[in-house]
Amino acid sequence: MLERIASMSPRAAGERPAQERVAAAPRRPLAGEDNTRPSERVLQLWQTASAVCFDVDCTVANNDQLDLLAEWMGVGQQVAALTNSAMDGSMSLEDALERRLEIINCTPADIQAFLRAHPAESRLVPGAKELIEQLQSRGVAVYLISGGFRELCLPIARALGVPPAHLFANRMNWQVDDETGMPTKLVGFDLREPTGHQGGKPRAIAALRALYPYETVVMVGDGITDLEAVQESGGADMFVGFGGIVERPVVKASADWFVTSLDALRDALPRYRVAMIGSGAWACTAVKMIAENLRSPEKAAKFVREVRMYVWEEEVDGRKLTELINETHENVKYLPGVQLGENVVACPDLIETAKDAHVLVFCSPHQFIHRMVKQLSGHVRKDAIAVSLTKGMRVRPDGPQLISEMIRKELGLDCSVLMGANIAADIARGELSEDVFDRPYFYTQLVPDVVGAEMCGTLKNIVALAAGFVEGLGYGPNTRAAIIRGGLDDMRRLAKALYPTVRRAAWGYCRLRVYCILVHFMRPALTLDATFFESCGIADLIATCTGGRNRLVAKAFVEAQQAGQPRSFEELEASLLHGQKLQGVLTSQEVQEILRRKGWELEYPLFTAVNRIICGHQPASAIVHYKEAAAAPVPGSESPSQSTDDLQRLGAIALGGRPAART
Ligand SMILES: NC(=O)C1=CN([C@@H]2O[C@H](COP(=O)(O)OP(=O)(O)OC[C@H]3O[C@@H](n4cnc5c(N)ncnc54)[C@H](O)[C@@H]3O)[C@@H](O)[C@H]2O)C=CC1
Ligand SMILES: O=C(CO)COP(=O)(O)O
Repeated sequence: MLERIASMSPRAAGERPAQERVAAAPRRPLAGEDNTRPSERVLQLWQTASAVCFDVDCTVANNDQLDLLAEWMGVGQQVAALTNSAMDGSMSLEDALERRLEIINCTPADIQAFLRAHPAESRLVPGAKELIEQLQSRGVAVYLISGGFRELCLPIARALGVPPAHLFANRMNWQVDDETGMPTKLVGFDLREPTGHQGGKPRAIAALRALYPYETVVMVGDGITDLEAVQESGGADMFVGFGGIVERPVVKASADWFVTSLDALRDALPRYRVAMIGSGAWACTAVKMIAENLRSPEKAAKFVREVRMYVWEEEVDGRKLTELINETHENVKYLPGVQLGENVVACPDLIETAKDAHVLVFCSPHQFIHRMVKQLSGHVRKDAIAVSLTKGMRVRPDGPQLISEMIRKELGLDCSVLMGANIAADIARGELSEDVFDRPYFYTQLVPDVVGAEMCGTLKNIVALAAGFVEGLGYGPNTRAAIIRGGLDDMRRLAKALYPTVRRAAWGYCRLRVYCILVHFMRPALTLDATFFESCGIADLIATCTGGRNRLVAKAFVEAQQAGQPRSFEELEASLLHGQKLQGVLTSQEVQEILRRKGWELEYPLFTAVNRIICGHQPASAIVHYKEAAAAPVPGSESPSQSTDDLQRLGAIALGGRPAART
């Protein structure tokens, strides 16, 4: 990019059609008006800037580097006078640069020695590095635009974490020794760079805007050439004058906002709010991790400390659950004995919880999500992002809908999912797990296959029921392993059959972070099978089949039958899970409906056999011969298919005895 701009003559650069401004500029301050406090409009532009351009000398570097070089060369006083003339506008930039270089008259070796003697880190303005880091971490593009020299600015850019391609500055011209081919003598500077001329900074910004669709560009600087950035068409939308090193009256009077500390700019950056939609065992575990993160000093500048959590209100020991959580910082019903953190605020109002949040984390049992999402429609920030931790799907007449798809469609939000081997209670106690939110006991890894990961999280709940049946029947590890393998095979094939886009995604599996499983729809760069070998695949399957609630309840279901005292899933859910929700039975019902409609029941024998058992058409012992069980005719039906009545009955069980109406 820099090369493209550098190769344009100043005139040509100026002639490029400037991108039409999208952001309306703030009203320029009137004479005598206090511009040291940002107006609402100024603050809004600052908080939504897509690119911020900083001057270098006396803005992010605590001196004028050419002056410092001149001092090093013993000609400081003469050069400083010329610098001030250029900054105040009493001498043209080109002339001032030309004359200063003539006086300095250094060699490449002088520059090397100067840079060694004045390391860039020691020349940064306090707060510059932190401000730039914060901007970059929010996705704001940061540029340095200097009327000084690239040779001197590059080390500053490096120290600030600004890539060389984001630095606009002048280049020195060197006379080259004919014998050695090495530069020897300074002979002026390259006039093709826009920054070497009056009006160069707005021209550089206009060139950037022609390349990138930046909506709002802010210029920050101490000098008159920085102020010019908002005075020419195609330049910046707003100018922040910086007087922390040198205060120039003209600049101070005309700036949209005048600051004497870069920390003031950092403090005014937006801080993101996180909200948790859900308050069960996993939701509370996740909110505990999020709250720990938001209390840490590194996150303080970027996030609001408080995390609101939507709680489905109910009474516990005669008290409202939200009141209990806000008093004790513990969810005594769903995650007893675990402190969530004083910055978690339980809220019984769904819309109130979500309305200001920039990050919405969905973690309710899947049967409640659609109603909640419908209720939230039109009440969430348009620029919010969503992360779904919910495992499950919804079945509509036209096919399945994953929770992430539902959130994307109904709320118009970008939605990632977080799936993995996460038994809530283990993680809440701080045990190691291959998953989320950056805690020392919780590792996450990015996988660019949202659908594959979400299908894993959904379908493994059915396999966990099979594992529970086998355990209840008293079979050992060999049989359990065989069932898990058969289940994995059904999971993998069904995910591919339902989502061909996932199947097409191939080649070049990329690990974006060493620890992550936070899955994002970035680009189809992952084979589906690779997803099944991640934590969201095989690891979650093993964790659920050995330590999960589905397995626990299914085991108890078989044991009760064998003891001659059969109990329904509904009874067992209530007595064993104390309000927590079993997801596998409803998921089996939903998946079976899809298989039945598509005529695929025999192709997914483990899923079908599990469904036959929970509907009472096959004994639990049939699970070890699941292929035969899937093929056996269903009593009262001509085909081996499940009847709709069965499915509705199961839905009623999974929804806690109410009719299986799906919202
Ligand atoms: N518990 C675990 O170890 C893990 C759970 N998950 C998934 O996370 C999701 C949420 O599970 P948990 O947090 O464990 O919940 P949970 O099963 O522990 O708790 C049930 C939750 O549903 C709420 N609720 C009850 N009736 C409701 C209604 N009518 N409307 C709205 N909410 C209602 C309860 O207040 C409670 O917060 C599920 O999809 C689950 O599969 C994922 C990983 C681990
Ligand atoms: O999803 C889970 C583990 O990752 C929890 O599974 P259960 O709902 O079977 O407990």
